[in-house]
Amino acid sequence: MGYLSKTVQELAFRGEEVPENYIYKDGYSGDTNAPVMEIPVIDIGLLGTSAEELERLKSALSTWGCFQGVNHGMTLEYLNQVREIAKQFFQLPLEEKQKYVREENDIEGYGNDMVLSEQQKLDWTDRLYLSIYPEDQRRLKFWPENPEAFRSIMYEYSLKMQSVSEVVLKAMARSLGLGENCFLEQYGEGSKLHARFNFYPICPRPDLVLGVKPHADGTAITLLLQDESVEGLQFMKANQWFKAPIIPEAVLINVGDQAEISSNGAFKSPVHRVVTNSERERISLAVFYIPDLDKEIGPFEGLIDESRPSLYRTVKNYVDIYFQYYQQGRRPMEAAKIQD
Ligand SMILES: O=C(O)CCC(=O)C(=O)O
Ligand SMILES: [Fe+2]
Repeated sequence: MGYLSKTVQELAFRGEEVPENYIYKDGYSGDTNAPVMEIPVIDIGLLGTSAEELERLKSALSTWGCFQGVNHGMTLEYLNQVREIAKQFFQLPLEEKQKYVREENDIEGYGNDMVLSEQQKLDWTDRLYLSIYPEDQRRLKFWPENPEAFRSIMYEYSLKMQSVSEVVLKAMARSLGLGENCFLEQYGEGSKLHARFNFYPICPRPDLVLGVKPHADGTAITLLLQDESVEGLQFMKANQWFKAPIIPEAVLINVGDQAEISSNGAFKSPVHRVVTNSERERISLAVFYIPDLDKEIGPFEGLIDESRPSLYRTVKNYVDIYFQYYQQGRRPMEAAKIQD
């Protein structure tokens, strides 16, 4: 059998006390009453033609580091099907889900939070992690065959996510006054999409336990399908936490560390976290756009001059750097930032 310590779903189901390694002893200054963020809603279909929409995109990504994308070519009905297969998968009996279990030292598959160090606090979440694009990167042994529609819906979703990513990365480039392909070219044809289904069971101690600890994504960008009715995601701005509102037909898109680096800090990779809930479970689906590991990622030349020097070193295989720093409880971005 693969590597699996007890899933959070089992812990929650048995109603046992929350194990020590999930608990933030001094509380986490958890604030489920955080104010709601005024996160911009961007019409993705307009980004190619409307200078105004492009300006709003730039403003969103340089302040919050994220936006709610609508008019992305997927209907609400379709997005709800994606939510439904995720829900159905996590509802399966444990023995069935274990067919797709993550193995030690592998990131793909089904399992709970990966333990990287002894002092680490664990996230109150179970996950299914899959490489979804390009096609030849898929390891189908981790792809559920139950529910029956899972694979076909995720094949389609991965193509949609790839095309939305390209549209958004092109618009991001144009909003900075650069050629539209500069992000895509820097990230390379070997760029990949990984999907992470996050399942957050009901938690008896939302005051002491987090669904996902504060982090910024190591991606170029992340495309998140939120639960259609249960909140939980929060973003930090000016040292304060804000709740992300739910728009069921939107995909929430945020900047990751690598796009912050390429943009020489024009776009912000926001710190975010997920709080737990004592009444309702929550499911989300994050799709990570990951640049080719062999490509050098650094600030675009067009964004560097005497008045605005390069703020970041060039990095390569950032995912590795990310885990090394994360393990030490450090913000991975420190590796790239040039201190003055
Ligand atoms: O569940 C969410 O809303 C966000 C999850 C997240 O931040 C991640 O998977 O990186
Ligand atoms: Fe994240």
